[in-house]
Amino acid sequence: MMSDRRCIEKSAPIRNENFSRDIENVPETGCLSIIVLGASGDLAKKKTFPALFNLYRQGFLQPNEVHIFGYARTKISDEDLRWCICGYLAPGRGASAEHSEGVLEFLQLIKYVCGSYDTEEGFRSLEKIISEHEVAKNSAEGSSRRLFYLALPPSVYPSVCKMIKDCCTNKSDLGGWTRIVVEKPFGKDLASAEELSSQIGELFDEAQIYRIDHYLGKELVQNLLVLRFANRFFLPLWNRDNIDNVQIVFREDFGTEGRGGYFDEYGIIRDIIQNHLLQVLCLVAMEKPVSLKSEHIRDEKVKVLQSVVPIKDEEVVLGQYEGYTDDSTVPDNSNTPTLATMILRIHNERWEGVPFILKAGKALNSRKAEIRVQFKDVPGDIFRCQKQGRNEFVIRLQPSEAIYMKLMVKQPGLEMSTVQSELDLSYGQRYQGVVIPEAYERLILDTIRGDQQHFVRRDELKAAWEIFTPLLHRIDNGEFKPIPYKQGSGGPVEADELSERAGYVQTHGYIWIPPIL
Ligand SMILES: NC(=O)C1=CN([C@@H]2O[C@H](COP(=O)(O)OP(=O)(O)OC[C@H]3O[C@@H](n4cnc5c(N)ncnc54)[C@H](OP(=O)(O)O)[C@@H]3O)[C@@H](O)[C@H]2O)C=CC1
Ligand SMILES: O=C1O[C@H](COP(=O)(O)O)[C@@H](O)[C@H](O)[C@H]1O
Repeated sequence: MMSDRRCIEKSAPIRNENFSRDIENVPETGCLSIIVLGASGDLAKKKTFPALFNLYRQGFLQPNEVHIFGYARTKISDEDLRWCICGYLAPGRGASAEHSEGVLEFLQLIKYVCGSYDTEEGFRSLEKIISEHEVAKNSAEGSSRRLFYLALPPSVYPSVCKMIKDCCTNKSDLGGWTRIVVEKPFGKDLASAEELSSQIGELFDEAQIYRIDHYLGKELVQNLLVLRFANRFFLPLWNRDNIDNVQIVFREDFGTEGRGGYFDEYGIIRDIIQNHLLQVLCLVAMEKPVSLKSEHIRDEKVKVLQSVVPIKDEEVVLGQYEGYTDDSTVPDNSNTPTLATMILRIHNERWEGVPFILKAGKALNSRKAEIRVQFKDVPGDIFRCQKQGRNEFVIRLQPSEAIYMKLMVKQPGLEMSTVQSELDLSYGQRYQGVVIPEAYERLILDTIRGDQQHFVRRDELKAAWEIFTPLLHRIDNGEFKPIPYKQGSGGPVEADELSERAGYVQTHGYIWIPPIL
């Protein structure tokens, strides 16, 4: 009988050096300052600081190298900030007896600087305190690393970047660097995104700018290239000859919850589809890159985006959940969609005629994000089993990460009848005890390592906005009205009808239930 030890050795992952990064001469050690701008805000406390804590806990941030600075206008002390963050430092994730000790040590690494986003005074104070930290760590001038994380509304990016450039940029001649992480939404349409890109581009090189899209840090999104290009059996099937349609779905079972003011300015297309779902689409549809170098991957993503044809009005359904405008920060007559289903079509040799159905909605009856690749019917079906459902390859991004394949099998027993079943790779079952890192954790580590593979390049962003801008302008001008739907429902039936018109065939009488341990 095979021992457990042998099983583990047999399935030990093979690390491909090329896979992890393609940067040269970047020091992995040395003084590191991480500056979270907008430290008083929602994202900073819920995502950025917890991700930093998890990196610290796992040894990716060394206490003898790193210092963390919070910066914002709110007048609070170091202790206030630490107190505010403390409750979000996830005790559940692989926590141990040392957890609370680790929390205290981590919090001691954080200092707060109060200042505005458009005057030099605050940034000069920030520079002073960062330099003091670097001197205390005996960091040679030109070798220190400074990471500025802009957890701020995009409206202040240009002034903040200017202040960083003028007051806080370090010398980099001994391998040091200054990097800027910017959050979405990066612009509101093509023109505003390009303006923002130009403003920041005048101050920093593209290699210093990390446009974060946290979906690119999700485990199963990162798995897409491996699945597609490291498995022989997908290679010949992944095209218009075999695939009927692809759905990329985001559903949330809660509404805008305290973020109504922000959301109403953007809507579901700018909040979810233009970035998260489109990035996923790129990874599903792109050609094999020359190598795993960031630029090679991003070159292929840009090609897909540039091959998307203009979206047709009749291939879009918008919805707004009832009660959305009850939020005092949302205007009563808001036209902002909280749900959208639309068909994207890619005009190239691989995908001509295959609809990519993008669906995103808030306040629905479930929370999930998944990619559903539906195959065409088997030609000359001798079992007459077509109506039981088509082959589908499903990648569930969340919750309960899983990859499963819906396929026909013989119903066990004496009769020769068919039934739909699945090949199921549920992560909770297959990788028991493995903690899947949070997307932000992984992406922040990439920024420290200088790996831009999972960040959005400027031309990629431009191509993404080119796809949606005409539609967004029509919605903004009130030319497109969202259909009301009930909170907790499946969304407007018109959205399902659109998917069906596009060719999606719903499987009846079968539902995949994630296995429980
Ligand atoms: N929250 C989330 O879950 C997510 C957020 N994002 C993006 O991350 C960024 C930050 O988000 P979030 O933390 O929610 O935003 P907040 O609204 O919480 O803003 C962050 C901080 O920025 C400062 N601020 C807020 N509004 C303004 C303004 N008009 N002018 C200048 N400063 C302002 C405030 O700090 P102070 O007043 O103390 O200076 C605030 O604490 C945004 O770009 C957002 O779109 C992306 C994905 C998810
Ligand atoms: O960027 C955003 O993402 C969240 C959903 O993120 P997830 O990782 O929980 O799927 C969404 O709620 C928010 O509106 C949006 O800004």
